[in-house]
Amino acid sequence: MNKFDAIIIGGGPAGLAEAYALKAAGKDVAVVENYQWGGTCPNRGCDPKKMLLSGVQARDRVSQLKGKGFGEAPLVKWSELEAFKDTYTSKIPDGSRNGLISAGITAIDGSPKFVAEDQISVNDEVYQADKFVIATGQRPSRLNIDGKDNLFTSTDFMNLKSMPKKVTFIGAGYIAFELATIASSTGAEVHIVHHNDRPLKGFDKEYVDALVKQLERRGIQFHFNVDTKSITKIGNQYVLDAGDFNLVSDLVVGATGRIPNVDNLDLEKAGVEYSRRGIQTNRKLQTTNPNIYAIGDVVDKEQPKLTPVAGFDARYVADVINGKTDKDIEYPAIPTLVYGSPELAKVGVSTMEAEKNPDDYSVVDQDLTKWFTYYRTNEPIAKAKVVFNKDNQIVGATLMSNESDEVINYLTLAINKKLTHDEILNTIFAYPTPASDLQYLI
Ligand SMILES: Cc1cc2nc3c(=O)[nH]c(=O)nc-3n(C[C@H](O)[C@H](O)[C@H](O)COP(=O)(O)OP(=O)(O)OC[C@H]3O[C@@H](n4cnc5c(N)ncnc54)[C@H](O)[C@@H]3O)c2cc1C
Ligand SMILES: NC(=O)c1ccc[n+]([C@@H]2O[C@H](COP(=O)([O-])OP(=O)(O)OC[C@H]3O[C@@H](n4cnc5c(N)ncnc54)[C@H](O)[C@@H]3O)[C@@H](O)[C@H]2O)c1
Repeated sequence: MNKFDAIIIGGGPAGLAEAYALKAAGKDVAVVENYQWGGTCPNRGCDPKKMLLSGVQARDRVSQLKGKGFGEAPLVKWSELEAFKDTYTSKIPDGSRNGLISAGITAIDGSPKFVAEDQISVNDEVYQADKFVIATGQRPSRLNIDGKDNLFTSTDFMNLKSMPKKVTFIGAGYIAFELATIASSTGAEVHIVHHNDRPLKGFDKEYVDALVKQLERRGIQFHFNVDTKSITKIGNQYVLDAGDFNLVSDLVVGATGRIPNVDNLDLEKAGVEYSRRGIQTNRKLQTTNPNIYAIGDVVDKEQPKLTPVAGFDARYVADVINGKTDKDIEYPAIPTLVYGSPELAKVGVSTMEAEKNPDDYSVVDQDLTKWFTYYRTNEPIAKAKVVFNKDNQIVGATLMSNESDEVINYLTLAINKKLTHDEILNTIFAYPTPASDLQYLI
C-alpha cells in the first residue's frame, strides 16, 4: 500500500497551497486531482475572467476620453481576446502538476473514493495517510428547470470561439455582472434575467442600483422578477420562458450560484458529514473525522468563497497539522469585488449593518468623480462609502469606480492593521495615485 503523511484531495488554489505548506514542513505529501490541475481560479475562474476584462478596461479608457484625444472606441474582437486568454490558461494544468513534482510532492490523476477512515482508492490503487485534506471546491449549479441541459456555464462562456449576437445570463450575482460586461464590450446584445429585484444581494443597494443604471447605459438589459421556467432550443436559438415573459437569444448562461463537490468521494465511509452547502467543519477546519480537514470553497462556511480565502485556510490547516497552532481559525476582514467597469467592492462592516446600528457606526458617503484620480480619466462613476466606529476608526467600506480593486486593498490593510487617520497622513505616498487619496477617505 502507498503511504503518506498527508493526502490532499483537489489540486486547486486551496489544495496546492496546502501541499506546498506541508511539504515545506518536511511531510510526505500526495495530491489527487480528477480534472484540471490548478483548479477553478486559474483555469476557468478569476484569471481567465480578468484577462477577458482587460479588453473591457482598455476599451473603456479610450471611450471615456472620446472627444478628449480619441474618437469612437473600437469594439473588443472577441476571438482574438479569447485566444490571448488561452495562451495563459492552456499552460496552467501541466505547469501546476509539474510544480508539485519538482517540489517532491506526489501528483495522482484520478477520482478518489474513501474505502476506510484513513484510506482512499484511486484507479484501483489504495493510498493510506495519517491526515487527509479535502479541497475539492465547487462547480456551477444548474437550475432544475425544463431544458436545463441547454444552459451554458461560465466555463463554456469563457471558452466560446465566437461571441453570439445575443446573450442572456440567468442570475444577477458576481458571474452574471462580470461576464455580461465582457460580452457587452464585444457589441453583443446582452440580457440579465433575475428572479427577484435585488441583484448582487450583500452589496449596498444604492450602489448596486447605480451600477445597474451604468450597465444599462452600456446597453445591458435587466429583467427583474422573472422566474425562468424553461429553456427550449429552436433551431440555433434558445427560448427562455417564464410564463408571462419570454426571451429568444443565441446563448443562455446559467449563473445562479455554485455547489460544493462533495459527491462521489464516499465521504460516509470516512465519517465526514456534509450538506448541500458543503463539508461541515469545526473552527479548526476539522471535519467530523478529526484526521480529515476541509479547506477552500468546499467548506460550509459564512466567509466568501474566494481564492485568497482558500489560501488562508490552507496555511492555517498546515499550521494545525504541523503543531504550530491550536487556536481556532480567525479570518481578517475579507474584501470582495465585482469586477467590470466600474468595479464594485466592499470590505468589513457593511453599510447595511452600519445604517442599522447608528449608535455604533457612522457612514461617510462621497462622490469621487471630481477627484483628480477619476477626473483625469473622465470616469463616469466613482463613489465611496466608508464606515467608521465610535473611535473614528475605519471598519468598513464600499467603493465603486475603475480603481476599486486597488483602493479596497489599501482600505483592507487599514482596517486589519487599525491604521488611524494620522498614520495615513504621516505616510508619504507617491502622488497623484489612488493611494495618495487615502488621506481624504480615512
Ligand atoms: C467564473 C469565476 C470567477 C471567479 N473570480 C474570482 C475572483 O475574481 N477572485 C476570487 O478570489 N475568486 C474568484 N472565483 C472563485 C475562485 O475560483 C475559488 O474561490 C477558488 O478557485 C477556490 O479554490 P479551491 O481550491 O477551494 O477550489 P477549486 O479551485 O474549485 O479547486 C478544486 C479542485 O478539486 C478538483 N476536484 C473536484 N472534485 C474532485 C474529486 N472528487 N477528486 C479529485 N479532485 C477533485 C477540481 O477539479 C479542482 O481542480 C471565481 C470563480 C468563478 C467560477
Ligand atoms: N469577483 C469575484 O470574486 C467572483 C467572481 C465570480 C465568482 N465568484 C465566486 O463564485 C461564486 C458563484 O458566483 P455566481 O455569480 O454564480 O453566484 P452568486 O451567488 O454570486 O449569484 C447567484 C445569483 O443567482 C440568483 N439566482 C438564484 N436562483 C435563481 C433563479 N432561479 N433565477 C434567477 N436568478 C437566480 C441569486 O439570487 C444570485 O443573485 C460567488 O459567490 C463567488 O464565491 C467570485
